[in-house]
Amino acid sequence: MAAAGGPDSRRGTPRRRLTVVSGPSGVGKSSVVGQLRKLNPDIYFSVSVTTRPPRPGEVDGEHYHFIDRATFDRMVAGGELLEHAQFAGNWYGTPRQPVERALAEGRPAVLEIELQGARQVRAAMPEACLVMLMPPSWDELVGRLTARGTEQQDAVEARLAEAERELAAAGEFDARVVNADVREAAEQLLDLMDQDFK
Ligand SMILES: Nc1ncnc2c1ncn2[C@@H]1O[C@H](COP(=O)(O)OP(=O)(O)OP(=O)(O)O)[C@@H](O)[C@H]1O
Ligand SMILES: Nc1nc2c(ncn2[C@@H]2O[C@H](COP(=O)(O)O)[C@@H](O)[C@H]2O)c(=O)[nH]1
Repeated sequence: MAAAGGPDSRRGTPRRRLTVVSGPSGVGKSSVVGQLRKLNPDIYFSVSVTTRPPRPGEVDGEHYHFIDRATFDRMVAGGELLEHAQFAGNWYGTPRQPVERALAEGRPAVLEIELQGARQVRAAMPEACLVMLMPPSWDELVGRLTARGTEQQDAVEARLAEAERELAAAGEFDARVVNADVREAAEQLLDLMDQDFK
């Protein structure tokens, strides 16, 4: 017999839906989404395009599609991006087609994007579930971003300025998850994906 709410609503196989994971830079979005990927390989995880140069260890097509500004502008003009935004000096966007294909196939999909993009998804797809990942404290956020060591000090400061704006918008989200522990935060995300609250 199917679980209450339909055959795809049991734990481990979330409902067909789009989930947006947002939150300040350094809060741990990639870490938590990476854990979510291990917990449920059936979920589609969007690979964004960006004009940001790759960090050491980042793989083109896996962490991002690294593209130049002219290509990015062409994609925007061609309507190829579900949402896009400039963040701390670089451009980012979600390729539309793979997300729409995954949802049409009944696969749940996850986007890991910043606040402006989350707002665009909210406007375009009101049924999407928007989750903000929160740091346990401001000092912990600063510590994580600094200790990651991927940005120069001026870029860290630009990201922290954005972080203040992002945290101030937490009330716009359907749910907030505090990332004190990566595994626990991923479990909470999976629980949210399994709820039918819209
Ligand atoms: N729960 C946690 N406890 C301690 N450290 C964590 C936790 N989650 C993530 N981190 C660490 O914090 C740093 C930032 O994490 P991560 O890169 O996943 O953040 P992010 O939100 O994806 O950042 P960005 O938006 O800049 O890409 C990393 O060094 C990561 O290992
Ligand atoms: N609006 C979008 N934001 C995105 C997208 N892909 C990533 N991001 C967010 O940008 C910042 C910075 O990322 P980083 O990899 O340079 O640290 C972070 O908040 C990401 O979540 C996207 O497609 N659209």
